[in-house]
Amino acid sequence: MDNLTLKLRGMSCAGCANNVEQAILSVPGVIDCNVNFGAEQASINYDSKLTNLEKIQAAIEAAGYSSFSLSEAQGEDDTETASRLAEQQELILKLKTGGVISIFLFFGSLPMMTGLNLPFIPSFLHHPWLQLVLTTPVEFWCGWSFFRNGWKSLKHHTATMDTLIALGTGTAYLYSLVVTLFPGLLISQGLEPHVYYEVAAMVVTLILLGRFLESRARGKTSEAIRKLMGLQAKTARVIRNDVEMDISIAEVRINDVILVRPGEKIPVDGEVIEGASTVDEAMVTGESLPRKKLPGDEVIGATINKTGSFKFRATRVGKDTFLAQIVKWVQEAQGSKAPIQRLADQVTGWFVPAVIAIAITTFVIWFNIMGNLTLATMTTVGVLIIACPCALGLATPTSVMVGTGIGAENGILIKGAESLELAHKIQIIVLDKTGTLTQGKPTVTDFVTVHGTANSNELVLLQLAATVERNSEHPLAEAVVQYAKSQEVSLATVNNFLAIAGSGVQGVVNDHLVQIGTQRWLTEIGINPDSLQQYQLGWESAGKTVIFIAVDGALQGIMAISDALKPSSAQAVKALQNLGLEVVMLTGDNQQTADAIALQVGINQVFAQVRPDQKAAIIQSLQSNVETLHATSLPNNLNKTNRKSQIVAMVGDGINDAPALAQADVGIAIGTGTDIAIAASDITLISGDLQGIVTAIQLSRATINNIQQNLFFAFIYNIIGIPIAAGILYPIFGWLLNPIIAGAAMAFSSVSVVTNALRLRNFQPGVK
Ligand SMILES: Nc1ncnc2c1ncn2[C@@H]1O[C@H](COP(=O)(O)OP(=O)(O)OP(=O)(O)O)[C@@H](O)[C@H]1O
Ligand SMILES: [Cu+]
Ligand SMILES: [Mg+2]
Repeated sequence: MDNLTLKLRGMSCAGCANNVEQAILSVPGVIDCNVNFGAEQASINYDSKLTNLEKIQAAIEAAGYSSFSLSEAQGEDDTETASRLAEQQELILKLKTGGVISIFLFFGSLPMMTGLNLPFIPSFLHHPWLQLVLTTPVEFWCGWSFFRNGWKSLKHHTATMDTLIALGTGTAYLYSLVVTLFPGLLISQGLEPHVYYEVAAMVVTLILLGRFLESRARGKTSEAIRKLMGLQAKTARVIRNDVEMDISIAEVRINDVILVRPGEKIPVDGEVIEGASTVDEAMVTGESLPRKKLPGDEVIGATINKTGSFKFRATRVGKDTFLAQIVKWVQEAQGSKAPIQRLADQVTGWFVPAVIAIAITTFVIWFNIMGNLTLATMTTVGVLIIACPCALGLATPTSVMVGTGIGAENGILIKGAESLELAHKIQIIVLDKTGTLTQGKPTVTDFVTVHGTANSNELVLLQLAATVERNSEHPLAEAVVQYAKSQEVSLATVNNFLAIAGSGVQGVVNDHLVQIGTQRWLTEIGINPDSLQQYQLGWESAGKTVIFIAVDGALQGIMAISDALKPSSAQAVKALQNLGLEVVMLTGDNQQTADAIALQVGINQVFAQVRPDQKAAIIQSLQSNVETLHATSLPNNLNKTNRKSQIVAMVGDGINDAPALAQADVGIAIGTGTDIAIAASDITLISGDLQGIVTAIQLSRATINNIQQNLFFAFIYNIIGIPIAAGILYPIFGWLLNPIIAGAAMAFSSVSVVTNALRLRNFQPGVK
């Protein structure tokens, strides 16, 4: 199955989005598709054996819309903005024309509308033939897109809001035309031959105005992407065949050698090969202190080189760079559909046909009861126009776009609207210890052997241990290797290396079998680990991880490794608890060590000695709240009874956390952790600062609030407007909704929704 994201053009409302979705789904081989009106994007799952990009694009084209692939859209950013600008320019011209003409028509019809005698208005202005001449260009030039799109969807047996506007204004125009040509028809019925050209012209103009304001405001919702892309360097100085040249970064190839001078932005991702410098990586790590870079170190595109100059070899370019990846994620997230939107989608699906039905009923009732063709026509036009569901289609996607964008600006990558929506419902948050609560840069603090300390035995054992650990990617292994280096111990070679996840590692060095790992594991394989207990217990209660080293089946030494807490951990745990969440720690480490760390950060529910394959199971049991399988924790651990399914978030960084991240309702990965954890997660905290979780939850709350306000704004216009337009108040108060007011309400409902969504940009992390 392949996945594809397309940018779309030509949609004017959520009804169009439905049409595009249907068109794509009708292509054989398309498995699943999701069209987002707010982001103007379609994400498609398809079987590449049965179909391809061209076929899908052709189907979209046939439905009357255009599309291009996302990478193309990114590359051709300039031409895209140019075409958008031209579109806007045309809209402005139409708006001005419609506006000026509408003013004349408005004054012309004022005496009739108000029933007053207004002598300052020249009488020729309400001459029907002049009004006809003025209205025709507005209706058919300014409003052409409504007819064109309405017709297109009619051909596909669907209806969109363009259909409603075309029908509404078309009816007003046609009615007036008939009256102009054959006034006798009405007079013979005892009715006055009034024309309603101003309704047609003003509604078209108002809706164009609404669209213009809406598109301008919508441009601001994707500001985050533009900011991110703006971080990128424009050019790179590459050295090809000993010649230095400045080229655009789009032309940089993998393995190009690139020179970076002090103060410059690093253009792409790569590895330093010559020179030394410090680099400000705040964008990636959130750490404001510049990092030292030496040959062999990795550098990341868009970070800023500070002091020295260096050469590096490009390893990732174009759409593979770290920054491009982030941009892609944010774009995809902005285009994804929040579950709350399904409601709006379902409503819009049957809305337009329902409105047409209501309009027809209105006409029939008025015509039959009152026998008044004029009244019947104008109420029908009012219903058609007020009922446009366009604001409904904008309510969710605009907030989601702003929300995910704000997240990205704060170093929180939210991969989909669904996680953004779920985050505010989190009840239990599970934190991994190593690398999540702690910095994940452990160091060896103590080391004893069964022969005591400070003797040659110690260095021999250290050599054996470090030799084995060099083959492990575990952070603890790294600590052992570093310690050996600091003691100037040289490493030997290892055979039959084996890592047992969650337990330890083993290998053969100089014909000795070396096994390093947890106390439990050594016990399991028949080695007594207890001879150094007097050291072990003290270290563990200080929160240090103790690892056991056995050679040829007998314990030879133990080592204490300490991993400092992140400075923000305790504060973040407290903030999460203040938000009403249950905070739980989950670790593969020993119980005593885990308890000591938990105490330091203020967590009182701990699952320790959890093997990697059990982490997901624990998340699952927390979700369904079955009494937890492993009673390895403190007394008050999760024994509240009768809790229903809980929304559980998991925060982790390691490969061993990936299944748990995937199992959790919301998986949150630490950006400085492993790629596998990031891939398995729904939210990534780029800098690894746990305060980001608090921000993410607050952002989720703010976004959901905003969406609810939007849905209210969108619904209220339609719910109140339709019955009034249908004339429900006429028998009581004599009130009718003038179709022009309906047009204005319609236009401003979308504007108010988008404006409200933009208010989210004022979101401040940490402020409740
Ligand atoms: N390469 C290794 N060298 C020594 N001990 C190891 C190694 N790998 C795992 N262990 C032992 O197994 C234990 C569990 O490891 P695991 O990777 O599951 O969790 P962790 O990294 O300690 O903690 P967390 O689950 O919080 O990330 C470690 O605490 C350590 O004692
Ligand atoms: Cu509309
Ligand atoms: Mg870990």
